[in-house]
Amino acid sequence: MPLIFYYDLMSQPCRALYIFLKMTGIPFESKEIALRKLEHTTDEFSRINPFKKVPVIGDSGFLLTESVAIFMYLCDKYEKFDWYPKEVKARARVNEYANWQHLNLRSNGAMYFRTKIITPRLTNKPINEHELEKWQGRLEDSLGDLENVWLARSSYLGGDHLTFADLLGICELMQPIAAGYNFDREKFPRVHDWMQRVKNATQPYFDETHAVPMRMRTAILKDQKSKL
Ligand SMILES: N[C@@H](CCC(=O)N[C@@H](CS)C(=O)NCC(=O)O)C(=O)O
Repeated sequence: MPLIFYYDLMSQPCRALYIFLKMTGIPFESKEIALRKLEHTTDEFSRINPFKKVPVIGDSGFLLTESVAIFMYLCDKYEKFDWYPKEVKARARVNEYANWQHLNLRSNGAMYFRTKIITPRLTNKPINEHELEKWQGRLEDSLGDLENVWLARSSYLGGDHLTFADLLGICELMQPIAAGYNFDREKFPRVHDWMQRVKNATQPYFDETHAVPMRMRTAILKDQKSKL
């Protein structure tokens, strides 16, 4: 029975897992759960994830939520130790980044996206520019940490080679970029170079996975230009 993967490609951790599944060739059955259509709020999906969130995997009836736990499970089960090293200290570096990012790059990038895209649509009110500025500042604090801590220490987020920490990181960073955030390569040169390395190493899946978010970015930038 193939692995079942419940996802929406507008979700950052879902994109990270999707790229990983494609890169590793682990066979899976796709179950798209459209967040915009509130498919995650149905009774049927609540039985799959009581928290009503994606991603989720189902492995012969074993349901697992939480992207980091899913990565760990799949890497162990399918012995993908290049993505999640077996050696304890190397593994601890990947765990360290995965734990750090929730309340830093993820929450700040996601709040930038929410303030700019989701809240105005839900409330039919204009973007709260003061809030947006606040989340942009916090996002840039997290980018500063990537630049001056994580990527100053090693060339990838979880060590000296690509691991699932990099997939989590780059997919989170693409969320504010999808919302029109202009990443400044002069200010964050290590982050820029790391992004290029991760993108190049994960093609064609990186671009395939980010097609919808990048179309969103193009539409937002066009709209911003027309209002100038
Ligand atoms: N900590 C969870 C977060 C999952 C999560 O927040 N998923 C979002 C999409 S990125 C979701 O399903 N949101 C729907 C909702 O909260 O209504 C993980 O890493 O898997």
